[in-house]
Amino acid sequence: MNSITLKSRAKINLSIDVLGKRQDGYHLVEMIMQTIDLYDLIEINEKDNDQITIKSTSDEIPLDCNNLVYKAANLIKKTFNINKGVEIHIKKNIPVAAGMAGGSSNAAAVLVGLNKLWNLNLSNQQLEKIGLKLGADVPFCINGGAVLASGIGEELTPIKGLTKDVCILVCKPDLFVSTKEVYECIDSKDIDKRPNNKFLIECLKNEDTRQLAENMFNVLEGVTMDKHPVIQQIKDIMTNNRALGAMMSGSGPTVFGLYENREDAVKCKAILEKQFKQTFVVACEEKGVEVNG
Ligand SMILES: C[C@](O)(CO)[C@H](O)COP(=O)(O)OP(=O)(O)OC[C@H]1O[C@@H](n2ccc(N)nc2=O)[C@H](O)[C@@H]1O
Ligand SMILES: Nc1ncnc2c1ncn2[C@@H]1O[C@H](COP(=O)(O)OP(=O)(O)OP(=O)(O)O)[C@@H](O)[C@H]1O
Repeated sequence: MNSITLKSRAKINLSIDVLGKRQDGYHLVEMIMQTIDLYDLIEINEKDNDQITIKSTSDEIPLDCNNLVYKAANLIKKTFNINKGVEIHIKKNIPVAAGMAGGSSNAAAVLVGLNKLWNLNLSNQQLEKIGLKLGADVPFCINGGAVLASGIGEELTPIKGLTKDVCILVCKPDLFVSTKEVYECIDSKDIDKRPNNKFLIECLKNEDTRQLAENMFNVLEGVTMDKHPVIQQIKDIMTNNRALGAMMSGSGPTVFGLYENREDAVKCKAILEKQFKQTFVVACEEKGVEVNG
């Protein structure tokens, strides 16, 4: 039987700016995204019937047609008239509803996986176009790496990312945040501070992690933090424990800190872990989705 296993990697946002709103409610953004080495494993097994079925190690995600991997497989089947079925197994490591594009990267992995499994010969550009129908973060997740994303997140310009030696401490508090609600709230908020993406891209180019960390900014952070002060507490713990800077990723609630020194990151992880189970020390990565093995 035909099968394929892929790594489906998470992302962090090193900046998010919101510039406007489209008629359909989606917001125009300008943000720096970076793939990190925290991944789910997506195993796709072809079946002899026409069904899509999902299994997962996580009890936090739907296993029916609401799962983004179901939507991704169904979209490929419908678009290319394929009468085959698949069973998809999701080994979850990425915190769910975290602001780290866990679901989006799983969907991206299914698009890449089925493209190979069913010999569709679609280019990455074609996969990104299909991916956009599933969510704004999906096109980025296909290639990953480091990009400046504009439009609603689908216009991707590759940039130099973080260096491999930067340690990224990721901490997800145990609370639920709705991306839709966060974007809705930003409409009624005066944005009085914005990231300087040009400057941040220069910092990345010059490998000046200190300047980058001190100038990272996410306009969505204030919205989520107003409702969940624990985000500020985690940021404080990181910066009081030698992080060069700390910020919320995406619409939250995950907070990450950048460290020059791995020992410092590991020490801070030990402090945070007492309160927040989902805490990881990771590095950046160049590939979003990758065939495993
Ligand atoms: C916050 C980020 O994670 C930053 O990378 C993304 O912008 C969110 O991307 P995503 O979760 O893939 O977003 P989608 O699943 O497409 O949309 C979820 C909801 O977020 C809102 N949304 C999302 C992206 C965007 N540019 N503007 C929006 O207003 C929409 O109301 C939408 O109903
Ligand atoms: N394969 C999947 N993995 C994770 N969540 C999924 C998946 N399919 C559907 N979902 C649902 O999508 C919602 C958002 O989860 P996800 O982990 O993608 O959020 P996120 O990290 O905030 O994404 P983003 O950063 O793109 O906004 C959850 O409520 C979850 O139940």
